[in-house]
Amino acid sequence: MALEAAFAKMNGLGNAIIVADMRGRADRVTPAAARALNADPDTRFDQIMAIHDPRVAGTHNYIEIFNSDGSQAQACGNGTRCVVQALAAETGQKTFTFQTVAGILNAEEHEDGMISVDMGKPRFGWQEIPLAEEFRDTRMIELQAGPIDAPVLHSPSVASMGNPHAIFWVAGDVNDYDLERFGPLLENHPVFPERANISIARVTADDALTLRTWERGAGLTLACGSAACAAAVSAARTGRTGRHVTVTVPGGTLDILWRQDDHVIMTGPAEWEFSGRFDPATGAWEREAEEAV
Ligand SMILES: N[C@@H](CCC[C@H](N)C(=O)O)C(=O)O
Repeated sequence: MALEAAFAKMNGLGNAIIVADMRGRADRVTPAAARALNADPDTRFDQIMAIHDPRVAGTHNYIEIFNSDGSQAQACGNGTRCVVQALAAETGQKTFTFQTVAGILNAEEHEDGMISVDMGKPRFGWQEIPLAEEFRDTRMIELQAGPIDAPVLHSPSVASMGNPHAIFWVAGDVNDYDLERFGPLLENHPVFPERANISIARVTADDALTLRTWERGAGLTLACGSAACAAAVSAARTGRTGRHVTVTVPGGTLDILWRQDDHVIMTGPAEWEFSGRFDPATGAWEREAEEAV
């Protein structure tokens, strides 16, 4: 067993994250290793953030993101905050530039420990999300779940934050909806050729939303940072809120600002749980002995 790579089990508002240190290595975390780590209750996760050596000048690292089903994701807001906290603790550095498959991300750890990530610009074109067919107006598309004549969820806003999101607006409590039942059906709906993250959102004030998310490739989560960003820009775009909102998710709250230059800035916490070493090929792992204090 080659337990060569270090990892930290962390979370961002309860979104379970494994930060895997793949720096100085040519191999990658395999989908089989991701699924094996997720199958163990101690290392169960929503996303793995694999930190690699930089591939382009001007960036600190290349980050590869895996969902718990072994599939790859283009963006993960909560996971990016965890990466920042881990690297800031190691290096003392406060600002970072990362490359992901979705592009370049800038992030910063503040004095109070909160972390801001520039999640980039949202995309609203149907081919960019992507959708399987043309929808000229993605502020509200024709899609529903539940009985055909009395849909439970319908007419979502759709957006890409690098990854695909659908936001279903509801007037009542977001907890009253059976997201465990409707989430997988909508995630895999033919209108989403690359599947989608599915959220239920309620506007509670001009600057506040509550949100629950069924994540593509990971299922029900306590928090999804990119979904909070997608919901915030969709709320502003449809006139439901202003451009600066607090998004309350089951794990806590995120501050989301859609700046005038079109960039979306997400701010929130990250938390370390424990560290260990693992085999990126198989997912075999062991916990690192913690020093007595
Ligand atoms: N938890 C993440 C988003 C995870 C990615 C998603 N499941 C996908 O496949 O797009 C976040 O905090 O943004």
